[in-house]
Amino acid sequence: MASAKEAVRLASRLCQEVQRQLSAEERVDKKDDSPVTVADYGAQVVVAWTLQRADPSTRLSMVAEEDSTELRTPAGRPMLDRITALVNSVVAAAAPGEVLSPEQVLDIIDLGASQGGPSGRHWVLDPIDGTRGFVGMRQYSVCLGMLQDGEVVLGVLGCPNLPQGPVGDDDGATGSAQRLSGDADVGCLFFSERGQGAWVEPLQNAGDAAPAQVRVAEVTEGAEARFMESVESRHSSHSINAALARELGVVRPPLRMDSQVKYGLLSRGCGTIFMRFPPATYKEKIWDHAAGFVIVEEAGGRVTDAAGVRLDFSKGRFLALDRGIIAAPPALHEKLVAAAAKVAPKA
Ligand SMILES: Nc1ncnc2c1ncn2[C@@H]1O[C@H](COP(=O)(O)O)[C@@H](O)[C@H]1OP(=O)(O)O
Ligand SMILES: [Mg+2]
Ligand SMILES: [Mg+2]
Ligand SMILES: [Mg+2]
Repeated sequence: MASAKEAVRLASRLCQEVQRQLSAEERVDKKDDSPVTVADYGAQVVVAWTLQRADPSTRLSMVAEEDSTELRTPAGRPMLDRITALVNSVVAAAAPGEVLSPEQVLDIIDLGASQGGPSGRHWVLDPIDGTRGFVGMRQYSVCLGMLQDGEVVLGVLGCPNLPQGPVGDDDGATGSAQRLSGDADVGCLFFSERGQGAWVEPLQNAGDAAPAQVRVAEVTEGAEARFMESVESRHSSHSINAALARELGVVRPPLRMDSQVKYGLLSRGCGTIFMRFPPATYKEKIWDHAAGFVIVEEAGGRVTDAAGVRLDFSKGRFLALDRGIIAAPPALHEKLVAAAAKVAPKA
C-alpha cells in the first residue's frame, strides 16, 4: 500500500504542475476522439516506475490506459521529450541521481500493456481519469487499483482538485481548478485494502493529518439523496439519470464532476448516488472503475451494473456490463436497480 500511495502522490504532483501550465500543443486527440496530454503519459510513467522500483525482482504486470504508439513516430518526438523532462523532474526528487532516457520512458509506458485476467496479480491504472476535465480546468483523478486473482484488492485515488471539506455544486465546473488548486484544504487521497475499510487523507503534506475512515451516507430515501454524474453528457446520458432520479423522488440538482472523484465523494458520504449510462456502443475499461470500486465497497456501498450484478474485473481490459453502472448505499441501490428496470429497460 505504501508504494501505491507514493506512486499516486508523485503522479498527482506531475499532473498539477502540467495543469497549471497547460497549453494547446501539449494535447493530441486519440483515435476515439478522446484527448491525451503529456500529463497522462507522464503520470503513467511515474506510477509504473515507482511500483517497479519498490519490487525490482518481479516484472510489473499492469493494465493501463496509455501506450507508446504515437510517441514512437517522428511527429511524437517533441511530446516524448517533454514527457521525459517532466518525468525526470519528479524522478530527481524521489531518487537523486537517477535519470530516465526517452527510450526508457517508452518502455515504461508499455509496461501498461498487460491483459489482466482471472489469475495472478495485476496493477490497474488510469493515469488521468477525466482528461477532458483536466484540460477544461475541472476535476480529474489518478486511479490505481490492484487485482489479485480477478478481485480488486487495493485501490488508491488521487484527487488533486477535490476539496477536503464540503463540496459545492460549482466545484466541478469549468475553471474550478483555478479557484481550488493550491488551497491547503484541497486535494484528497482515498485508499482502501480489501477488508480494511476505506480511508482518506490530504493528497499532499501527508503526515499533517491522520487518515480518516470514510463511510457512505446512511440515506435510504431519494428525497434526501444527492446524485452525481459526468460533466460530459457524451460520456453518460444525463437524461436517463434524470429519469431515474425522478423515479426515486430526488429533489437536489445533480452534482456534475469529471472522473472517479465521484466514487471518492460517494465513499465519504458527500454524494449519495453515482450513475453512469454511456452510449450503447461504448465499452467500459477496468481502469475507469477498479480503484473507486474497492473504495466504495469498503465504505459500505454497492457498485453494480444496471441489472444489479456486481462488477467483474476478471475478464481482461474491459468490463462486461448490462447498460450502465449504479453505485449507492445498499438501500438506495436496491431502489435504483428497480427503477432502472422500469425507466431504462434492457434493449
Ligand atoms: N466516448 C466516451 N464515452 C464514454 N466515456 C468516455 C468516452 N471517452 C472517454 N471516456 C471516459 O469516460 C471517463 C470519464 O468519465 P466522466 O465523464 O465521469 O469524467 C474517462 O475514463 C474517460 O476516459 P479518460 O480516462 O481518457 O478521461
Ligand atoms: Mg483517456
Ligand atoms: Mg478514464
Ligand atoms: Mg485516462
